[in-house]
Amino acid sequence: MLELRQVAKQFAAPGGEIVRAVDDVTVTIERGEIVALYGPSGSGKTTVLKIVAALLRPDHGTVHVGGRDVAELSAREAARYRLHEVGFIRQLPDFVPGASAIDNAALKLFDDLRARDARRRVEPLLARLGLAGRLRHRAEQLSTGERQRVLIARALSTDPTVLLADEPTGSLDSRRSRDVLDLLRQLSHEHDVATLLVTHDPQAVSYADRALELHDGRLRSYVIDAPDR
Ligand SMILES: Nc1ncnc2c1ncn2[C@@H]1O[C@H](COP(=O)(O)OP(=O)(O)OP(=O)(O)O)[C@@H](O)[C@H]1O
Repeated sequence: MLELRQVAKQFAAPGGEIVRAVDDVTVTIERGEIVALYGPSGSGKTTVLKIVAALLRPDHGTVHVGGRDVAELSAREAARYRLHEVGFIRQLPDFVPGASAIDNAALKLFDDLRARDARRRVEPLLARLGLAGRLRHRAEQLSTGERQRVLIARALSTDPTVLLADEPTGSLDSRRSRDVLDLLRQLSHEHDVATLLVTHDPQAVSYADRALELHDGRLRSYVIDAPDR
């Protein structure tokens, strides 16, 4: 379970002005649940993800994952937490160029497992994502949608508690977006992971169990019934 309580983060803008990027955000996401976080550019969505990933420390509030407050972790503990308990699907530059699809998917496992075992672990996930025939392909030999699916496999490879997805369909056309969102939804439920899906895209919102709208760092509304896909 992921629980944010009264989380706040502000930044000093270059002109000296204070930006309240995240302001008093409280939300609970159960395991197996997908929550979409949507809102205009600059509303604080990415800042929330970075706080959950312990890449940023909030100025105020708590972020409980599996019973401990990740806002209190040391830098070393935060790195372990990100490796083992967080799956973070970011934009496509996260792909290691020149490395195969299977090695890109297994990247987080190479620290703890032998390469062969790491690859064996992610192979079924890649197959589940429709990539069984693409394991040895390098980035430049894969389509954009295929690369995005490899990043989903990497994010789930450690069986994380929390899955964070930052605009996972940002560079895909609408048919490929639907394919990726469908798989993300199925796998989030199968892996029993608490998923936070950040998006501008109304189609992506419709794949969530619940949607939250962020405006100027504040949660504005809860949309309980996501619109039809
Ligand atoms: N390191 C920083 N220093 C100063 N201001 C920042 C910093 N990071 C974010 N901000 C500001 O905080 C606000 C929220 O930024 P954030 O990236 O969380 O928005 P977002 O909703 O993810 O936007 P987008 O949809 O465009 O990615 C913005 O006004 C941004 O300019």
